[in-house]
Amino acid sequence: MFTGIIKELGTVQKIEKEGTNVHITIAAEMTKELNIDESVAHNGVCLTVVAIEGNTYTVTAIEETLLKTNLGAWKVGTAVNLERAMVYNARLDGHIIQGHVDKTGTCVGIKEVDGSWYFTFEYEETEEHLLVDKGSICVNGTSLTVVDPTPNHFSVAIIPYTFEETVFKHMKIGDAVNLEFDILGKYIAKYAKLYAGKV
Ligand SMILES: Cc1cc2nc3c(=O)[nH]c(=O)nc-3n(C[C@H](O)[C@H](O)[C@H](O)CO)c2cc1C
Ligand SMILES: Nc1c(NC[C@H](O)[C@H](O)[C@H](O)CO)[nH]c(=O)[nH]c1=O
Repeated sequence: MFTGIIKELGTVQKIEKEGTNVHITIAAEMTKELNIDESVAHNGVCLTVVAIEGNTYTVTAIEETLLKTNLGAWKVGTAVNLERAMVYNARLDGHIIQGHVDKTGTCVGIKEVDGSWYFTFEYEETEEHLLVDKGSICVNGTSLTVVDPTPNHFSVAIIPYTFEETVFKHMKIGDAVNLEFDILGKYIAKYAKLYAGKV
């Protein structure tokens, strides 16, 4: 479980293919606190730490993860949003995030307004019921507030702190982003589908 409050930007150091798996080595300050077996969200993708060496650690992505996320676009030098798993008695500054990315969206607009930024994303219309105005959305692992959702677009307002501390500062139009929709919305949607007209 995560909260979407990014603690550090890691840097991809090495990418090695082995069959359909990809081993990714990340350089990050937080390495010194990590343990093998720990879950770390990488742009919102939960991956298990399998090796640690100096200031780098390695994770392995399986095929399903590569197909559902933007990991396939990472190169040596790519910056990645990092968050360690949440501690249960800490403040929940963001929202509940599982680290299971639902699908990718595409950045289709970036607008600077009075020192903050509005980023607009295109996403699949089939997920429209999971986005509500002022609700929560996880974009590349970052907990954000939904602005102006339409059937296949939504925006987020990025304050200067979030811009500097996350991969939003590197984002370009056309980039794929990892989206995790709010788990609360998923349960309500399923309940509504199963019990519509029955209760
Ligand atoms: C606790 C946890 C650990 C995970 N570890 C891995 C992993 O080591 N490698 C992987 O490819 N996917 C892993 N996943 C699944 C991965 O996050 C998921 O495939 C993508 O987010 C796409 O939905 C993990 C998921 C969770 C919740
Ligand atoms: N909800 C919004 C935030 N939240 C804070 C960020 O998640 C946080 O700054 C980041 O994870 C780095 O630690 N920030 C925004 O700019 N806009 C939001 O709607």
